[in-house]
Amino acid sequence: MSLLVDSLKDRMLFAIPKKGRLFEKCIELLAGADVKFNRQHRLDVALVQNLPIALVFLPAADIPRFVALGNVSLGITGQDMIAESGHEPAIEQILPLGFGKCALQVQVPVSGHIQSVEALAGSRVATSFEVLGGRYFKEIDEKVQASAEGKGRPSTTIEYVGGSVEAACALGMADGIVDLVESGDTMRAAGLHAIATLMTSEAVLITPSQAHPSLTPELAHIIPLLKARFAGVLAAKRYVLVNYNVHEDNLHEATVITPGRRAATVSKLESGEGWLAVSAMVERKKMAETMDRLSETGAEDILILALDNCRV
Ligand SMILES: Nc1ncnc2c1ncn2[C@@H]1O[C@H](COP(=O)(O)OP(=O)(O)OP(=O)(O)O)[C@@H](O)[C@H]1O
Ligand SMILES: O=P(O)(O)OC[C@H]1O[C@H](OP(=O)(O)OP(=O)(O)O)[C@H](O)[C@@H]1O
Repeated sequence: MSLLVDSLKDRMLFAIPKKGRLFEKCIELLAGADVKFNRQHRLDVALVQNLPIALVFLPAADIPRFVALGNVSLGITGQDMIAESGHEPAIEQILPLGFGKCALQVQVPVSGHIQSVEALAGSRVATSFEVLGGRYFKEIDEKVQASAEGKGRPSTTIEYVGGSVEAACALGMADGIVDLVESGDTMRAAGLHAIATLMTSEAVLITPSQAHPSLTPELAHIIPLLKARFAGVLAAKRYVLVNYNVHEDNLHEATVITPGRRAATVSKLESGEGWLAVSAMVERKKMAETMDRLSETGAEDILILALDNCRV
Protein backbone atom coordinates (compact mmCIF):
# COMPACT_ATOMS: atom_id res chain seq x y z
CA MET A 1 0.00 0.00 0.00
CA SER A 2 2.82 2.41 0.82
CA LEU A 3 3.99 1.98 -2.80
CA LEU A 4 0.62 3.20 -4.05
CA VAL A 5 0.69 6.24 -1.75
CA ASP A 6 4.16 7.14 -3.04
CA SER A 7 3.03 6.90 -6.64
CA LEU A 8 0.19 9.38 -6.00
CA LYS A 9 2.53 12.14 -4.84
CA ASP A 10 3.22 13.79 -8.17
CA ARG A 11 -0.18 13.19 -9.69
CA MET A 12 -3.39 15.16 -9.86
CA LEU A 13 -6.28 13.21 -8.30
CA PHE A 14 -9.44 12.86 -10.40
CA ALA A 15 -12.58 11.32 -8.80
CA ILE A 16 -14.86 9.14 -10.94
CA PRO A 17 -18.15 7.50 -9.77
CA LYS A 18 -17.22 3.90 -8.93
CA LYS A 19 -20.55 2.34 -10.09
CA GLY A 20 -24.13 3.21 -10.90
CA ARG A 21 -25.65 5.30 -13.69
CA LEU A 22 -22.63 7.55 -14.32
CA PHE A 23 -19.83 4.96 -14.30
CA GLU A 24 -19.98 3.63 -17.90
CA LYS A 25 -20.42 7.10 -19.40
CA CYS A 26 -17.37 8.36 -17.49
CA ILE A 27 -15.27 5.45 -18.77
CA GLU A 28 -16.38 6.27 -22.36
CA LEU A 29 -15.50 9.94 -21.84
CA LEU A 30 -12.04 9.08 -20.50
CA ALA A 31 -11.40 6.77 -23.47
CA GLY A 32 -12.50 9.52 -25.90
CA ALA A 33 -10.06 11.93 -24.24
CA ASP A 34 -7.23 9.36 -24.53
CA VAL A 35 -6.84 9.00 -20.75
CA LYS A 36 -5.27 5.52 -20.56
CA PHE A 37 -5.29 3.51 -17.36
CA ASN A 38 -5.33 -0.03 -16.00
CA ARG A 39 -7.57 -0.58 -13.01
CA GLN A 40 -6.59 -3.60 -10.97
CA HIS A 41 -9.35 -5.80 -9.65
CA ARG A 42 -10.95 -4.35 -6.46
CA LEU A 43 -8.57 -1.39 -6.39
CA ASP A 44 -10.26 2.03 -6.29
CA VAL A 45 -7.18 3.90 -7.51
CA ALA A 46 -5.77 3.66 -11.05
CA LEU A 47 -2.66 5.41 -12.32
CA VAL A 48 -3.04 7.05 -15.74
CA GLN A 49 -0.27 5.90 -18.10
CA ASN A 50 -0.03 8.92 -20.40
CA LEU A 51 -0.70 11.85 -18.00
CA PRO A 52 0.33 12.61 -14.39
CA ILE A 53 -3.15 11.77 -13.08
CA ALA A 54 -4.46 9.16 -10.63
CA LEU A 55 -8.13 8.20 -10.97
CA VAL A 56 -9.94 7.53 -7.70
CA PHE A 57 -13.19 5.59 -7.97
CA LEU A 58 -15.58 6.86 -5.29
CA PRO A 59 -19.36 6.75 -4.62
CA ALA A 60 -20.99 9.55 -6.67
CA ALA A 61 -22.47 10.96 -3.43
CA ASP A 62 -19.02 11.36 -1.79
CA ILE A 63 -17.31 13.10 -4.72
CA PRO A 64 -18.63 16.66 -3.97
CA ARG A 65 -17.14 16.49 -0.46
CA PHE A 66 -13.69 15.29 -1.60
CA VAL A 67 -13.59 18.01 -4.28
CA ALA A 68 -14.89 20.78 -1.99
CA LEU A 69 -12.23 20.00 0.61
CA GLY A 70 -9.53 19.92 -2.08
CA ASN A 71 -8.55 16.28 -1.44
CA VAL A 72 -9.05 15.69 -5.16
CA SER A 73 -8.62 18.41 -7.79
CA LEU A 74 -11.12 17.23 -10.37
CA GLY A 75 -14.27 15.11 -10.24
CA ILE A 76 -17.37 13.99 -12.10
CA THR A 77 -20.71 13.66 -10.35
CA GLY A 78 -24.37 14.68 -10.68
CA GLN A 79 -25.57 18.23 -9.92
CA ASP A 80 -28.13 16.62 -7.59
CA MET A 81 -25.29 15.12 -5.53
CA ILE A 82 -23.54 18.50 -5.34
CA ALA A 83 -26.72 20.21 -4.11
CA GLU A 84 -27.42 17.41 -1.61
CA SER A 85 -23.85 17.54 -0.23
CA GLY A 86 -24.24 21.11 1.02
CA HIS A 87 -20.76 21.88 -0.39
CA GLU A 88 -22.06 23.85 -3.42
CA PRO A 89 -20.21 27.11 -2.61
CA ALA A 90 -16.83 25.35 -2.46
CA ILE A 91 -17.30 23.66 -5.84
CA GLU A 92 -16.94 25.08 -9.34
CA GLN A 93 -18.89 23.33 -12.10
CA ILE A 94 -16.59 23.77 -15.10
CA LEU A 95 -18.27 21.63 -17.80
CA PRO A 96 -21.76 20.13 -18.10
CA LEU A 97 -21.29 16.66 -19.61
CA GLY A 98 -24.70 16.04 -21.22
CA PHE A 99 -25.32 12.63 -19.61
CA GLY A 100 -26.94 11.54 -16.32
CA LYS A 101 -29.84 13.88 -17.11
CA CYS A 102 -32.72 13.47 -14.68
CA ALA A 103 -35.09 15.44 -12.42
CA LEU A 104 -35.61 15.23 -8.66
CA GLN A 105 -39.37 15.04 -8.20
CA VAL A 106 -42.04 14.68 -5.52
CA GLN A 107 -44.16 11.62 -6.38
CA VAL A 108 -47.40 10.25 -4.92
CA PRO A 109 -49.61 7.22 -5.73
CA VAL A 110 -51.73 7.98 -8.81
CA SER A 111 -54.85 6.62 -7.14
CA GLY A 112 -54.31 8.18 -3.67
CA HIS A 113 -56.21 11.10 -2.11
CA ILE A 114 -53.05 13.23 -1.80
CA GLN A 115 -52.44 15.02 -5.11
CA SER A 116 -50.49 18.19 -4.23
CA VAL A 117 -47.41 19.04 -2.18
CA GLU A 118 -49.60 21.16 0.13
CA ALA A 119 -51.81 18.13 0.83
CA LEU A 120 -48.71 15.97 1.35
CA ALA A 121 -47.20 18.42 3.88
CA GLY A 122 -47.40 17.01 7.41
CA SER A 123 -47.28 13.38 6.18
CA ARG A 124 -44.33 10.98 5.66
CA VAL A 125 -41.98 11.40 2.68
CA ALA A 126 -39.31 8.80 1.85
CA THR A 127 -36.13 9.84 0.03
CA SER A 128 -32.39 9.36 -0.38
CA PHE A 129 -32.18 13.18 -0.67
CA GLU A 130 -32.68 14.12 3.00
CA VAL A 131 -31.14 17.58 2.68
CA LEU A 132 -32.95 18.70 -0.49
CA GLY A 133 -36.20 16.95 0.49
CA GLY A 134 -36.01 18.36 4.03
CA ARG A 135 -35.34 21.91 2.81
CA TYR A 136 -38.15 21.74 0.24
CA PHE A 137 -40.77 20.46 2.68
CA LYS A 138 -39.68 22.91 5.41
CA GLU A 139 -40.72 25.73 3.07
CA ILE A 140 -43.99 24.00 2.13
CA ASP A 141 -44.72 23.30 5.81
CA GLU A 142 -44.19 26.97 6.72
CA LYS A 143 -46.50 28.08 3.91
CA VAL A 144 -49.20 25.56 4.82
CA GLN A 145 -48.97 26.22 8.59
CA ALA A 146 -49.35 29.95 7.95
CA SER A 147 -52.67 29.37 6.18
CA ALA A 148 -56.03 29.17 7.97
CA GLU A 149 -56.73 25.51 7.10
CA GLY A 150 -53.13 24.37 7.78
CA LYS A 151 -52.89 25.91 11.28
CA GLY A 152 -51.57 23.34 13.78
CA ARG A 153 -50.68 20.80 11.06
CA PRO A 154 -47.51 18.86 12.07
CA SER A 155 -44.32 19.20 10.03
CA THR A 156 -43.52 16.68 7.27
CA THR A 157 -41.46 13.66 8.39
CA ILE A 158 -38.56 12.88 6.04
CA GLU A 159 -37.74 9.15 6.09
CA TYR A 160 -34.28 8.31 4.74
CA VAL A 161 -34.02 5.26 2.44
CA GLY A 162 -30.83 4.28 0.60
CA GLY A 163 -32.38 2.98 -2.65
CA SER A 164 -35.52 1.51 -4.25
CA VAL A 165 -37.30 4.59 -2.90
CA GLU A 166 -40.26 3.98 -5.23
CA ALA A 167 -41.30 0.97 -3.11
CA ALA A 168 -41.85 3.07 0.04
CA CYS A 169 -45.50 4.02 -0.61
CA ALA A 170 -46.57 0.48 -1.55
CA LEU A 171 -44.83 -0.82 1.59
CA GLY A 172 -46.81 1.60 3.74
CA MET A 173 -43.79 3.48 5.11
CA ALA A 174 -44.51 6.78 3.29
CA ASP A 175 -47.32 8.79 1.70
CA GLY A 176 -45.05 10.28 -0.97
CA ILE A 177 -41.44 10.17 -2.13
CA VAL A 178 -38.74 12.47 -3.47
CA ASP A 179 -36.70 10.60 -6.09
CA LEU A 180 -34.93 10.93 -9.44
CA VAL A 181 -36.87 10.48 -12.67
CA GLU A 182 -35.49 10.09 -16.16
CA SER A 183 -37.76 8.05 -18.46
CA GLY A 184 -40.45 7.79 -15.75
CA ASP A 185 -40.58 3.98 -16.15
CA THR A 186 -39.69 3.26 -12.50
CA MET A 187 -42.25 5.79 -11.27
CA ARG A 188 -45.06 4.45 -13.47
CA ALA A 189 -44.25 0.81 -12.66
CA ALA A 190 -44.67 1.69 -8.96
CA GLY A 191 -48.07 3.35 -9.62
CA LEU A 192 -46.71 6.84 -8.84
CA HIS A 193 -46.75 10.17 -10.65
CA ALA A 194 -44.88 13.44 -10.19
CA ILE A 195 -46.56 16.44 -8.58
CA ALA A 196 -43.55 18.79 -8.26
CA THR A 197 -39.92 19.18 -9.41
CA LEU A 198 -37.20 20.20 -6.93
CA MET A 199 -34.39 20.42 -9.50
CA THR A 200 -33.08 19.06 -12.79
CA SER A 201 -29.62 17.53 -12.95
CA GLU A 202 -26.89 16.26 -15.25
CA ALA A 203 -23.34 15.02 -14.76
CA VAL A 204 -20.74 17.79 -14.50
CA LEU A 205 -16.97 18.16 -14.33
CA ILE A 206 -16.07 19.88 -11.04
CA THR A 207 -13.04 21.43 -9.35
CA PRO A 208 -12.57 23.05 -5.92
CA SER A 209 -13.51 26.77 -6.03
CA GLN A 210 -10.12 27.44 -4.43
CA ALA A 211 -7.21 25.33 -5.61
CA HIS A 212 -5.52 23.26 -2.90
CA PRO A 213 -2.04 24.68 -2.05
CA SER A 214 -0.47 21.29 -2.82
CA LEU A 215 -1.56 21.50 -6.48
CA THR A 216 1.59 22.55 -8.38
CA PRO A 217 1.31 24.70 -11.54
CA GLU A 218 2.48 21.71 -13.62
CA LEU A 219 -0.43 19.63 -12.33
CA ALA A 220 -2.92 22.54 -12.34
CA HIS A 221 -2.55 22.93 -16.12
CA ILE A 222 -4.09 19.44 -16.55
CA ILE A 223 -7.49 20.84 -15.51
CA PRO A 224 -7.99 23.11 -18.57
CA LEU A 225 -6.33 20.46 -20.76
CA LEU A 226 -8.83 17.76 -19.74
CA LYS A 227 -11.73 20.20 -19.90
CA ALA A 228 -10.81 21.01 -23.54
CA ARG A 229 -10.43 17.32 -24.39
CA PHE A 230 -13.80 16.44 -22.82
CA ALA A 231 -15.52 19.38 -24.57
CA GLY A 232 -14.07 18.07 -27.86
CA VAL A 233 -15.37 14.55 -27.23
CA LEU A 234 -18.84 15.93 -26.44
CA ALA A 235 -18.85 18.19 -29.52
CA ALA A 236 -17.78 15.27 -31.75
CA LYS A 237 -20.85 13.36 -30.52
CA ARG A 238 -23.15 16.31 -30.97
CA TYR A 239 -22.01 17.44 -34.43
CA VAL A 240 -21.40 15.86 -37.83
CA LEU A 241 -19.55 17.33 -40.80
CA VAL A 242 -21.58 18.06 -43.92
CA ASN A 243 -19.81 18.38 -47.30
CA TYR A 244 -21.62 19.39 -50.48
CA ASN A 245 -21.22 21.08 -53.85
CA VAL A 246 -23.31 24.10 -54.73
CA HIS A 247 -23.41 26.66 -57.54
CA GLU A 248 -22.18 30.11 -56.48
CA ASP A 249 -25.62 31.57 -57.26
CA ASN A 250 -27.06 29.41 -54.44
CA LEU A 251 -24.15 29.73 -52.00
CA HIS A 252 -25.76 32.32 -49.74
CA GLU A 253 -28.98 30.34 -49.36
CA ALA A 254 -27.02 27.14 -48.66
CA THR A 255 -24.72 28.65 -46.04
CA VAL A 256 -27.73 30.10 -44.22
CA ILE A 257 -28.74 26.45 -43.72
CA THR A 258 -25.17 25.40 -42.76
CA PRO A 259 -23.53 28.43 -41.13
CA GLY A 260 -20.96 26.20 -39.35
CA ARG A 261 -19.75 26.85 -35.81
CA ARG A 262 -17.78 29.93 -36.86
CA ALA A 263 -18.26 29.95 -40.66
CA ALA A 264 -18.56 27.36 -43.43
CA THR A 265 -15.38 26.50 -45.37
CA VAL A 266 -15.88 27.29 -49.07
CA SER A 267 -13.45 26.29 -51.86
CA LYS A 268 -13.57 26.37 -55.68
CA LEU A 269 -14.11 23.13 -57.56
CA GLU A 270 -11.44 22.31 -60.18
CA SER A 271 -14.13 21.88 -62.83
CA GLY A 272 -14.95 25.63 -62.60
CA GLU A 273 -18.29 26.74 -64.04
CA GLY A 274 -19.14 28.51 -60.78
CA TRP A 275 -19.41 25.38 -58.64
CA LEU A 276 -18.11 25.47 -55.05
CA ALA A 277 -17.40 22.83 -52.38
CA VAL A 278 -18.74 23.66 -48.88
CA SER A 279 -17.90 22.02 -45.59
CA ALA A 280 -19.53 22.84 -42.21
CA MET A 281 -20.35 21.29 -38.82
CA VAL A 282 -24.07 20.73 -38.19
CA GLU A 283 -25.92 19.34 -35.20
CA ARG A 284 -26.39 15.57 -35.55
CA LYS A 285 -30.07 15.80 -34.63
CA LYS A 286 -30.65 18.27 -37.51
CA MET A 287 -28.73 16.19 -40.08
CA ALA A 288 -31.70 14.80 -42.12
CA GLU A 289 -33.53 18.12 -42.18
CA THR A 290 -30.30 19.89 -43.25
CA MET A 291 -29.82 17.47 -46.17
CA ASP A 292 -33.46 17.98 -47.29
CA ARG A 293 -33.12 21.75 -47.22
CA LEU A 294 -29.72 21.72 -49.00
CA SER A 295 -31.18 19.56 -51.79
CA GLU A 296 -33.98 22.10 -52.21
CA THR A 297 -31.41 24.89 -52.76
CA GLY A 298 -29.80 22.88 -55.58
CA ALA A 299 -26.85 21.51 -53.58
CA GLU A 300 -25.47 18.19 -54.87
CA ASP A 301 -23.20 15.37 -53.65
CA ILE A 302 -24.20 15.97 -50.04
CA LEU A 303 -22.10 13.85 -47.68
CA ILE A 304 -22.43 13.51 -43.90
CA LEU A 305 -19.25 12.49 -42.06
CA ALA A 306 -19.16 11.44 -38.40
CA LEU A 307 -16.47 13.10 -36.27
CA ASP A 308 -14.11 10.87 -34.30
CA ASN A 309 -12.94 13.72 -32.14
CA CYS A 310 -12.53 17.48 -32.40
CA ARG A 311 -11.24 20.52 -30.54
CA VAL A 312 -13.70 23.40 -30.24
N1 LIG B 1 -32.44 7.20 -14.03
C1 LIG B 1 -31.43 8.03 -14.15
N2 LIG B 1 -31.14 8.57 -15.32
C2 LIG B 1 -30.11 9.41 -15.48
N3 LIG B 1 -29.29 9.77 -14.47
C3 LIG B 1 -29.52 9.25 -13.28
C4 LIG B 1 -30.60 8.36 -13.05
N4 LIG B 1 -30.58 7.97 -11.78
C5 LIG B 1 -29.52 8.62 -11.25
N5 LIG B 1 -28.89 9.40 -12.13
C6 LIG B 1 -27.69 10.25 -11.93
O1 LIG B 1 -26.64 9.38 -11.54
C7 LIG B 1 -26.20 9.70 -10.22
C8 LIG B 1 -25.84 8.41 -9.51
O2 LIG B 1 -27.02 7.65 -9.36
P1 LIG B 1 -27.01 6.12 -9.04
O3 LIG B 1 -28.43 5.68 -8.75
O4 LIG B 1 -26.28 5.40 -10.09
O5 LIG B 1 -26.19 6.18 -7.69
P2 LIG B 1 -25.32 5.22 -6.91
O6 LIG B 1 -25.91 5.27 -5.56
O7 LIG B 1 -23.89 5.64 -7.05
O8 LIG B 1 -25.50 3.81 -7.59
P3 LIG B 1 -26.44 2.63 -7.15
O9 LIG B 1 -27.88 3.14 -7.35
O10 LIG B 1 -26.05 1.55 -8.11
O11 LIG B 1 -26.12 2.34 -5.72
C9 LIG B 1 -27.36 10.47 -9.60
O12 LIG B 1 -26.90 11.31 -8.59
C10 LIG B 1 -27.91 11.23 -10.77
O13 LIG B 1 -27.14 12.40 -11.00
O1 LIG C 1 -37.18 7.32 -14.65
P1 LIG C 1 -36.31 6.12 -14.81
O2 LIG C 1 -35.63 6.07 -16.13
O3 LIG C 1 -37.05 4.84 -14.54
O4 LIG C 1 -35.12 6.21 -13.75
C1 LIG C 1 -35.38 6.50 -12.39
C2 LIG C 1 -34.74 5.50 -11.47
O5 LIG C 1 -33.31 5.54 -11.63
C3 LIG C 1 -32.70 5.74 -10.36
O6 LIG C 1 -32.50 4.56 -9.67
P2 LIG C 1 -31.50 3.40 -10.12
O7 LIG C 1 -32.14 2.58 -11.18
O8 LIG C 1 -30.17 4.00 -10.48
O9 LIG C 1 -31.37 2.50 -8.83
P3 LIG C 1 -31.59 2.78 -7.27
O10 LIG C 1 -33.07 2.85 -7.07
O11 LIG C 1 -30.96 1.62 -6.62
O12 LIG C 1 -30.88 4.08 -6.96
C4 LIG C 1 -33.76 6.53 -9.58
O13 LIG C 1 -33.56 6.43 -8.18
C5 LIG C 1 -35.06 5.89 -10.05
O14 LIG C 1 -35.42 4.79 -9.29
